[in-house]
Amino acid sequence: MDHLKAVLADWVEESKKLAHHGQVAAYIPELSHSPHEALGIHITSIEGDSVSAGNCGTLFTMQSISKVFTLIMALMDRGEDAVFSKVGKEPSGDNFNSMLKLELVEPGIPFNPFINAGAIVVSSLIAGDGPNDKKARVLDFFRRIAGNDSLDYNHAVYRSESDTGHRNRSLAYFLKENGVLMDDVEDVLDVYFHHCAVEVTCADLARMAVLLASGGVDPISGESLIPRRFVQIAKTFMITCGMYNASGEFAIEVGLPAKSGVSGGIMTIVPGRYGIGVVGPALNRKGNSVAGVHLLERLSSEFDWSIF
Ligand SMILES: NC(=O)CC[C@H](N)C(=O)O
Repeated sequence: MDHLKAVLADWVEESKKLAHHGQVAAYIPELSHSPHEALGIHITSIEGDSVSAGNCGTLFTMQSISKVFTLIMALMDRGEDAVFSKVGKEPSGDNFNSMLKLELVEPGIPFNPFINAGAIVVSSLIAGDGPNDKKARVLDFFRRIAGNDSLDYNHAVYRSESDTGHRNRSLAYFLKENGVLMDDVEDVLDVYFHHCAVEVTCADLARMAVLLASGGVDPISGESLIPRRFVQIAKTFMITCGMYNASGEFAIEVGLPAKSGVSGGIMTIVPGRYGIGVVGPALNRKGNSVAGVHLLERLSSEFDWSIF
């Protein structure tokens, strides 16, 4: 990783300058306190080496990045047929919180598991005896794949989103009305808002990502934590829908499976080589970290990481 160590700190400083072009998400009030100028990155190789630079100690909530792993949990709990009878496999081309196509396009199931409507349905498919059991299972799974027993929910961010998440609430009621969501709406949202509020550092994201880069086998313990097929499904959605409706552009400019979140996190992988966690809370208009995307574009083009 010496080639990365040689440049990473300088490149982070250069990309950081772009943060002022973006804005921190404020629709979840608690996120508006995020450090606007911060940019951090942590890269973990499949051999277990690490390099990091910038504000990599910044704590942030996973937000939409968590949707990768709740999808994997639902697939492991229920199987492919059950999951994909309730959520589609196609990019929507709309904003992550859009409800437009739920009514416009038959059969009224969300286009994919990464837009909010799809992720809310996925939350309802996680096995468990009520929301408390499901939340405990989510935390347990996330701790296992991050190799970090102290991962936890950020209760202030959870509460802030739960108090103000009227749009997600309306999406959920719409899905209930359509017969896509069977459980109690508030119970499902309790699980959804909580998994969005799991707090991590870039190092945690990189560790979770390296598991995907290695096809589901923990490269450190050698233990298979996720079936290869489900890793393949998750990576495919990361390419087609992971950066919201900027996924096509990201695929051209960076060419790696990735998932972003409104807290400014990006989790990406170089298949078979690296897991990468980035945080840069200032977002562009499509909801992705301005400085983070810039840094990944540079890394990918300089080191020829694109899978295409
Ligand atoms: N894009 C995101 O990260 C969205 C997740 C956020 N919790 C929401 O539902 O709005």
